[in-house]
Amino acid sequence: MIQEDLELFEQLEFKENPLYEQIISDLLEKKYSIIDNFFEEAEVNILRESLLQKYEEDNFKKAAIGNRTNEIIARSIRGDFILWINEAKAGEAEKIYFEKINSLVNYLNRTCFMGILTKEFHYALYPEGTFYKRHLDTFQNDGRRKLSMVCYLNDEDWKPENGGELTIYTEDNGKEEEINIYPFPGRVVIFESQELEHEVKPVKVPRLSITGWLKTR
Ligand SMILES: O=C(O)CCC(=O)C(=O)O
Ligand SMILES: [Fe+2]
Repeated sequence: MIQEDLELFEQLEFKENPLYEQIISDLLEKKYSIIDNFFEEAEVNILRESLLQKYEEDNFKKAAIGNRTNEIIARSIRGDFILWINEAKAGEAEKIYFEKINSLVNYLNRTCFMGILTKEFHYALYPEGTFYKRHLDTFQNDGRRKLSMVCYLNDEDWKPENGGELTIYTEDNGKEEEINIYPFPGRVVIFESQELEHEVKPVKVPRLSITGWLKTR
């Protein structure tokens, strides 16, 4: 199909998506959205296996916090291990992930003129006893980060006692409020990267996720 036909086809094709509409209205209203079962159990299982296999193959690195910080300081801020995911080299598991993400990104760009041009994602594993202190995702010095997205890959019996809540700090009439979000499997949290400070509370058992950013140019 030539480009013009393709565009016309896409316009005709457009269908309102209630889930994506909910995400958009959440973001407008409170700057974050929590979506349970964004990924189905079977999808989460495939992604978890892929993460664990790569972790066991020793492909993960200690996450850093910018360039010149030393190891000890970094460890007192965040203790997770990460592996960046290259979409162009995505395996079967990661293809499942990107298919859903791209569908959402296309919808956001089409309906909200968000202008998301690039994305970056990494697997993350927080070993027992680790955390990520309160921060803004732009402290990575990346002003192009527009939306942060976290997808949890823990297994079905993740319990609140395991800790590892994502705490988002919001403001309600000038008063700070804490939103505590448990990393249940298949759950996705999306929030405004430039606006909301957040932290990961200490975990008592390894905590698995994919974290990423949707970026403007
Ligand atoms: O894993 C989470 O819930 C959040 C992770 C996070 O804040 C980050 O990687 O910047
Ligand atoms: Fe963060």
